[in-house]
Amino acid sequence: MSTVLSAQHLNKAFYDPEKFQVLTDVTFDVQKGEFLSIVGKSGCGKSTLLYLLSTMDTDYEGKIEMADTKLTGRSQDYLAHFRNEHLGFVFQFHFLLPEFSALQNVMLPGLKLGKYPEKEVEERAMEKLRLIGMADFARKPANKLSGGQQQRVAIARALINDPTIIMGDEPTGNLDRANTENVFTIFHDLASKGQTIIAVTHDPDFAAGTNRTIEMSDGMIIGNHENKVQ
Ligand SMILES: Nc1ncnc2c1ncn2[C@@H]1O[C@H](COP(=O)(O)OP(=O)(O)OP(=O)(O)O)[C@@H](O)[C@H]1O
Repeated sequence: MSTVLSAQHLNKAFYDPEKFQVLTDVTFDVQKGEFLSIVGKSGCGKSTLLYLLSTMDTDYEGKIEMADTKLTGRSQDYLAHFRNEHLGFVFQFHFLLPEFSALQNVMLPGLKLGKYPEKEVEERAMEKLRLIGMADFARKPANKLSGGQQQRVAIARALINDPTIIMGDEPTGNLDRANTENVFTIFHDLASKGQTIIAVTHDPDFAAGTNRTIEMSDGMIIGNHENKVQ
């Protein structure tokens, strides 16, 4: 096993205007190929933590390392490039460009990274759509797809640059049970092939199916346990 993410003593406060401590001494590692869930009551700091790990918020104390790279204290340009290369995001709402086809949406972060020529990005995008069972819908505009199909396209988009880690904030929060199970199965299969996934979720069934669950309360980790049933 190799560690792909290390969060060390993360502390984060908001000033609103009084100081409000939202994360306190959060420390944990994530191994390659782990499917990790983060759970806890509303307002306990899950999204704030994920936002720090996503490198979008640099205003915190502590240290974050991912993919053998120290990320704390880096410039915004450095972090933007790191995100494109190493991280894929799946949110509760998919944020696809509605008029663009599924294929075009999946291609966008690949074109932005600029590592491969357009033709190759297209081939890679088709491969990702095939992987999540959406190849037949590649040419359809995103706004003509169902909610569940759109979320699968969002997962293919997150995969386009072969990210070190996929981060999901309530990735099934807007889906019915059948589509939730479908997205869960895609994540589970990806993790079994070595993809690392971190997902914040309110869904206890979803969390119970992941490899490991971190439980938070009042900005602190109060539980960190392996899940037996896979
Ligand atoms: N920009 C901000 N300014 C001030 N307080 C904030 C800000 N963002 C979040 N908070 C506060 O920080 C706390 C943690 O919020 P966060 O969104 O991380 O919780 P969460 O566990 O993800 O909640 P939920 O499950 O409802 O999404 C909350 O009390 C919230 O009100």
